[in-house]
Amino acid sequence: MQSITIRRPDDWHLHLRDGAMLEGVIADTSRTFARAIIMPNLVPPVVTTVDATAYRDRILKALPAGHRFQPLMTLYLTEHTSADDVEAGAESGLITAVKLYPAGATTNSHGGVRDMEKAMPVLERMAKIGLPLCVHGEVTTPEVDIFDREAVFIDTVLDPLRRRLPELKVTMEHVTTADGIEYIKAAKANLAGSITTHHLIINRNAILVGGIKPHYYCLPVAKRENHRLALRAAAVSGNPRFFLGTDSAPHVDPLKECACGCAGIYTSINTMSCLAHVFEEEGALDKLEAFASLNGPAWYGLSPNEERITLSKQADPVVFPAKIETGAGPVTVFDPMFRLHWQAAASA
Ligand SMILES: NC(=O)N[C@@H](CC(=O)O)C(=O)O
Ligand SMILES: [Zn+2]
Ligand SMILES: [Zn+2]
Repeated sequence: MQSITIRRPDDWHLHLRDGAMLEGVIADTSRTFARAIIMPNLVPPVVTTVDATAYRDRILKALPAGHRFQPLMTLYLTEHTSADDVEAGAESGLITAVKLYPAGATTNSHGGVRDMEKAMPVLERMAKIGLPLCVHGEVTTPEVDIFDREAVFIDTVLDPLRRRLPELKVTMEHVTTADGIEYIKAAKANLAGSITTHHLIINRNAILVGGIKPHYYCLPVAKRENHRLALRAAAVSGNPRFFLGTDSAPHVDPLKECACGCAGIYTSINTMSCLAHVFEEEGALDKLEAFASLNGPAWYGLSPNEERITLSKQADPVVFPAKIETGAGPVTVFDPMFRLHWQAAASA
């Protein structure tokens, strides 16, 4: 039987939500991952260090007995965020990053930033203290085609910001385009990118061919095949600037399967099986540890995990549930549309 052992992975972009949904999904992450950067787009969002402390406590309370998992908290950047509060959160070790959502770009982002000028004092402070900015990199200008929103964001928002504040450390999250990959590779310093599991597997056909498939709809929306191939090449390259951020984003099925369905794909439960499949397909199983367990901590200035997990290839398919049941309702699990044979387990 083929198997590989790697350091326990981390998830550098995760939505855990709150309440019954949090309770229903957290074990799917904490079973496998040691740490995750927790997205702050709750309703209302996690804006202050007081909010983040309370949210971290709720996450730790929801953790199943015996699971070891460290939530790495973020603050949701608004035009009214206090630089002093951000700095205090960073100093105390509570805050790992601040998250920029352009207003209206994605789920629960209406309180995000409209005018970057208003965010400059906080961004300047972050540059000074070395706190990373995590970015949902899409413009929201109605004239810009939804498939071009990431590329236009790079040219009109991200690049001007990085020229103005070259010391600011920026994580371009859930990169979905060849343009994003090239931009990250070309940067001299202070720029890295996370890549989701699903964007390595689906292109936009998954959403639109043969009927509309809401469970493949997420933001940034999956692009053409050439972009998926560019993401794959980056993920398996070993380049330390690219690492895993699943962007696992649970929504209950009724909110996905309706006339205006929510964006988000739930992959926490089968991510490592999917990734092992992808890396094997690319002949790059030896690069999986860099992508899932080494590059992320290095970027965020943390040590890699000491524990190990083993991924073993089973003769029979490894079956995941089509849906998980949570107290908030059922959540459909990402279907990669191929059989999975890799199983993840903690190493003795
Ligand atoms: N990725 C998504 O499609 N949805 C995320 C928000 C986000 O990460 O943009 C969510 O919170 O549901
Ligand atoms: Zn996002
Ligand atoms: Zn997300």
